[in-house]
Amino acid sequence: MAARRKLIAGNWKMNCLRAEGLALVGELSRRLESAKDPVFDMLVCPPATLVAPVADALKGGKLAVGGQDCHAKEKGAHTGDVSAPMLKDLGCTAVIVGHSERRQDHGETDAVVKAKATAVHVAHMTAIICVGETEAERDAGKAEDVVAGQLRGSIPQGSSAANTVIAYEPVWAIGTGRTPTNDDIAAMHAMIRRTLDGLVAHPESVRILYGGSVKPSNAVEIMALADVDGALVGGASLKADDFWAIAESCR
Ligand SMILES: O=C(CO)COP(=O)(O)O
Repeated sequence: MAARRKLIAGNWKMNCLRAEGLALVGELSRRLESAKDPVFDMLVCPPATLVAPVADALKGGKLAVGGQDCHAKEKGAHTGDVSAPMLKDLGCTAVIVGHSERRQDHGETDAVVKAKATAVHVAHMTAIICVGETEAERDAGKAEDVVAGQLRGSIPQGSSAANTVIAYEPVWAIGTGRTPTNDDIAAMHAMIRRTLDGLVAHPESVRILYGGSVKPSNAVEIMALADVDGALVGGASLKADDFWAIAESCR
């Protein structure tokens, strides 16, 4: 099996003013720079307002910066939106697309997510494409079908490990303190990898992250599961100690 380096990504969502965000990345980057041969890559995705100061503070270092969303178009009359080239211009190397909060709050369909992922690829960044079922869909036994459908609808042509990461985030596990069983996470990640066959080049080398209530107390067991190649962390990514502890759970 291809060796996949773990990725620990923090999605700050709509949190942090400048001082708080800069203090957080200052602490994380200090730890990352002094870590001896870390076995993980680390990425923070601040709100759009903080991408520039955070990217400036981290320039030339190991801690990477990403966006939480972008518009599918390169530029134009789209008040309030931010384009992929704009994020690239600030120093981003990745952009989260299709997060369930975007799908829910902004009605983003698979087609919209695919267009955004394409824009991220065109701007020479990595698209972190999010998928995940709702609680009702899981209860109805449709979780795998829903996620497979989202993958088929959201992954653009030309995707590979070089420009694409998949994040499996069950909607009902986000911010709730609840997580699927380890068996359920492993089964879903295996299904995702099978489904990637035909959608991406070399599916065995694409990283598949788990997201949804990842914390220091559950990270060791989740990160050890087959086909789990890292985490997309919300709440716990806002505390340097917790986010670092999650990263250190990678083996
Ligand atoms: O949505 C998430 C990351 O994108 C997960 O959020 P929590 O870690 O707060 O559950």
